[in-house]
Amino acid sequence: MPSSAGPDPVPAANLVPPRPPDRTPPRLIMTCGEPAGIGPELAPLARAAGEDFTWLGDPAHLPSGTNWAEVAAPGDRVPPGTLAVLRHDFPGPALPGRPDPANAAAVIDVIARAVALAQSGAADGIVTAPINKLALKQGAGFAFPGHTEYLAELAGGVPVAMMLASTSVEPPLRVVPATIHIALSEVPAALTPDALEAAIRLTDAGLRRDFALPRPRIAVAGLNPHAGEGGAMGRAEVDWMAPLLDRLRAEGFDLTGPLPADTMFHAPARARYDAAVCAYHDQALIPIKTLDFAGGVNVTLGLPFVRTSPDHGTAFDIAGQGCADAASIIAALRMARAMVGARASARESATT
Ligand SMILES: NC(=O)C1=CN([C@@H]2O[C@H](COP(=O)(O)OP(=O)(O)OC[C@H]3O[C@@H](n4cnc5c(N)ncnc54)[C@H](O)[C@@H]3O)[C@@H](O)[C@H]2O)C=CC1
Ligand SMILES: NCC(=O)COP(=O)(O)O
Repeated sequence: MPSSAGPDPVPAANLVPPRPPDRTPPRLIMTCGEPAGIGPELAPLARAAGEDFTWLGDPAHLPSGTNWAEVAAPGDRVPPGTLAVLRHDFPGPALPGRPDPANAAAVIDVIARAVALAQSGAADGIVTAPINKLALKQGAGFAFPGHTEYLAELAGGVPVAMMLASTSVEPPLRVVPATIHIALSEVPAALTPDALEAAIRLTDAGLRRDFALPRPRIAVAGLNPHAGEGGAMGRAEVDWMAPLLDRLRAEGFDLTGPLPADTMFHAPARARYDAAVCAYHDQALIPIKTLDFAGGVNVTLGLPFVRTSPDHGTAFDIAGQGCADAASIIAALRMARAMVGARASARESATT
């Protein structure tokens, strides 16, 4: 339940949640993602930058010259500068930019294996490298539009939301699309009061649990231009969005909106909220990828385990060329580590 209303504290440094300094390092798994994309080359780059994680994939897909060592379990130690690899053999090689349908099932298996390790307690969180949804659908009949929905299924059908969070702009931006991977023409029907309410509740709970924000301020975007202009440009805002937000405010949620989406992402506007719940994918993702493509992190809210991911995709156009930027996956590792710390702190507080 949200806390009662009161003066809005503006969190000083809320880019990532705080992590107590004296813990055992969280055991993070990085899944290989689509081997024909940039995933396999990001892992050694992140390791060279000092990140501590276990890579789950086929070592034959790593760039030649990668210094790696096989481990038996997530978190097993390896020498400094060495990539810890939990081996998962694939049937085929990685051909940059050309996904092999024969590898599709193994890409999916790697995600499921990482989740099983997290759910068994053998790992503290997972960081997923990008997948190509079409390649998985064509190669293995993957029935999910992305990790988000697949992870929710693996976790037992829990309700989830996709958040993208900046790490290198101030004020920060966190966005949650209330509808995700569907055609734009399907959005007005899919954006129901129940869907928007679920996204708001998951966002509020996620900011508390994973970002250690005790009284989250959430801005809600309208669906239509100018948030409907009082009904002149669409009626969703007046007919049901505003009444829904009023009802949730009465429960204690700190909400603003429905707001015109075109004017809610500039810096002074961002300073007024901790996360923006948006009507559809591009309304949410265009601002964050424009403001912080290098530092953006994709977080799945609502899962029983921590999952983050870079904000970018498989980047087939540059795969294998040695020019991929690892900043976003490094930010994803750091955010996952901080989220593990935030959850551990909350558990400790609850038991003391
Ligand atoms: N979490 C995931 O698994 C995600 C998967 N995807 C998938 O990725 C595939 C490709 O999607 P696109 O829309 O083309 O987006 P993309 O992010 O793969 O590429 C967009 C542009 O950004 C560049 N780029 C991306 N990441 C980069 C990096 N780390 N360093 C340097 N340049 C980088 C690419 O070269 C390309 O020019 C699609 O199949 C999509 O579904 C997209 C986003 C997330
Ligand atoms: N556009 C964001 C995206 O595709 C990420 O999807 P997911 O694989 O994390 O569900």
